Amino acid sequence: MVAGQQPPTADGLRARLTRGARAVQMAWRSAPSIAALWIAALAIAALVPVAVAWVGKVLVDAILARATGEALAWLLVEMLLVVVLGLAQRAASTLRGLLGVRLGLAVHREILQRTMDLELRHFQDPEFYDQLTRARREATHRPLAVAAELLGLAGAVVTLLGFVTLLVSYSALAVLMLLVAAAPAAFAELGFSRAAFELRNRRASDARMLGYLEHVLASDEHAKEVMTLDLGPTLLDRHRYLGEAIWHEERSLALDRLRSVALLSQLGTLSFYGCYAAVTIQAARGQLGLGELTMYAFVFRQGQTSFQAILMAIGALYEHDLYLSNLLRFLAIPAPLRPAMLPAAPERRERGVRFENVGFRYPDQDRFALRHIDLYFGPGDTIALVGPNGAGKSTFIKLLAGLYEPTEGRILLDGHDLRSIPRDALRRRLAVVFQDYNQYQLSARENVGLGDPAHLGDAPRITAAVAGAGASEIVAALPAGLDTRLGRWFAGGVELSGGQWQRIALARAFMRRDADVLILDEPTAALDIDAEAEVFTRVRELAAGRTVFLISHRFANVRLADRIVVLAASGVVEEGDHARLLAAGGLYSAMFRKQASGYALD
Ligand SMILES: Nc1ncnc2c1ncn2[C@@H]1O[C@H](COP(=O)(O)OP(=O)(O)OP(=O)(O)O)[C@@H](O)[C@H]1O
Repeated sequence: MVAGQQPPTADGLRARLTRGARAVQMAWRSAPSIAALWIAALAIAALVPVAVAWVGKVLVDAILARATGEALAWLLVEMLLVVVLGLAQRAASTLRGLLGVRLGLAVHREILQRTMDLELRHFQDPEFYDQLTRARREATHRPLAVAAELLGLAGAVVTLLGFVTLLVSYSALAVLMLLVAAAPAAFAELGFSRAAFELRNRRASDARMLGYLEHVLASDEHAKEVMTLDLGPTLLDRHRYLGEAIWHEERSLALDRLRSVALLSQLGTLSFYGCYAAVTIQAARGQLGLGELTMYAFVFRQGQTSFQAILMAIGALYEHDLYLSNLLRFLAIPAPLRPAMLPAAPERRERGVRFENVGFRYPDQDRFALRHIDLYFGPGDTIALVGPNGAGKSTFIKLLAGLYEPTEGRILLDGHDLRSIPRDALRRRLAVVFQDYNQYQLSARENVGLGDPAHLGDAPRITAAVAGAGASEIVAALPAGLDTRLGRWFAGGVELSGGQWQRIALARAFMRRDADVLILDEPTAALDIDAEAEVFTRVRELAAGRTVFLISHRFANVRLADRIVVLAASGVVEEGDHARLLAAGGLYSAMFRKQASGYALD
């Protein structure tokens, strides 16, 4: 489990208020002037109804005193108040919408910023991935919803307090009764909000599976296999089964909630109308003036509305707050501690790459994917890593690229522990093409230029990288050359073949001219034989003076390497150049001869 993750807990009121304050603060920071106007509009909308109630009373009093001019003046005041109320409510809703857009963008940026600090292992931890997905899904509306509900709640409480102040002069007992009658519905609302949150948390991985099934069924990357294997009905059945299970649970909770809260909130209504009845009786007996009766009648009716608003706001706030706690917990995951940030003294006076008794176990795995690796590679060496599937070749590359840290031992680059090299400095020294390289749905220029974002606008460098990877012809054939969008996700995009994409990925690696270590994980798997030979000649030219690590299952390439490291069962079983390994008659020679005889038979 990733540090900082805990299951949802029943937080105290204080923690909740702190989170509420954090949400308001986030909203404020994302757009201070909009937030200030919004709060002002909400305050006006909260106070005006109390003023209207009081104006209603003085208006009736003026009518009873037959003071026509005064009565009309109060009527005008009331009309103005109502106009102000309408404007304030409309402005609040518009401002809320605008603030939502700003806040959503700000929170997404914060999440993505946090994501950049994380390590590859975080993305391969299913719980973490769930949390990230949820945080992203909730970023747009939860903080705003919490801020809005909190301020809405504060507004409704202010209105209700205003009404209570007007009522207390009538009867403190009536006020107490009203509050007591409101309590059961409020507590029920809280309980159901929590149950709803727990249900969704419990169902989070089912919901993720639904999303995954939708992705498999409706994405271009899966379409071919889904069609040829006719997976549609099977996967759709699974989608239906999971969807129905979620629906049944959601529905029964919503119905329970409706039944209980709707019933209990009638207690509040009853008590309101009880008080209203008492006021009516007193007015009928002449113990209350008509002005007071008008005011109380208004207060009772409006008070009921405010009370319902508070009840709903409490429920909504509680629920939004629980989701917000997910988001804040994600944002609070501590950045991994790296010795890299510590000052690093040179540990060996040597150039090149050294593996010192390196062992690595993937998180939550018992088995070592690599162990007891002791190797030194000098600058300018071309090293081929070979071995059967699962031998640990890609793991070796991921460790070298600093994507994982060794569980045992250490890796040194020019005598410095990789962990002591700041990440950005390390990245600048490495150029990597992964087996599963990315195909960016962006222009060809960006697809190449992203290899070194600092030189994204450097046209000559991009053209040179394209030429270096032998991709000039591919680019020339595109309708708008380098400015053609690649991929089919967006209108006007041009799809490339696997081999063409691979050349673009290679060009991306060639953008890093300053990198002194070039890592190629099966870079030519999608290329035809001629193209592959050509790419290798280029790599050797371009790699002059750099250390090149190459993973390949094709021995025609492997044999050209200065050094060949044979991995099997998590360790190095042989190493040397082609001639030596062939003569040794071990695993390498067996693999080479098998492949060579395959070609011979052709
Ligand atoms: N993310 C991961 N989490 C857990 N185990 C992993 C992970 N990636 C790889 N492994 C395991 O580590 C071992 C080495 O895998 P690796 O991908 O390094 O092999 P490889 O030699 O590159 O294989 P191939 O030739 O098939 O690409 C395998 O047993 C694999 O199951």
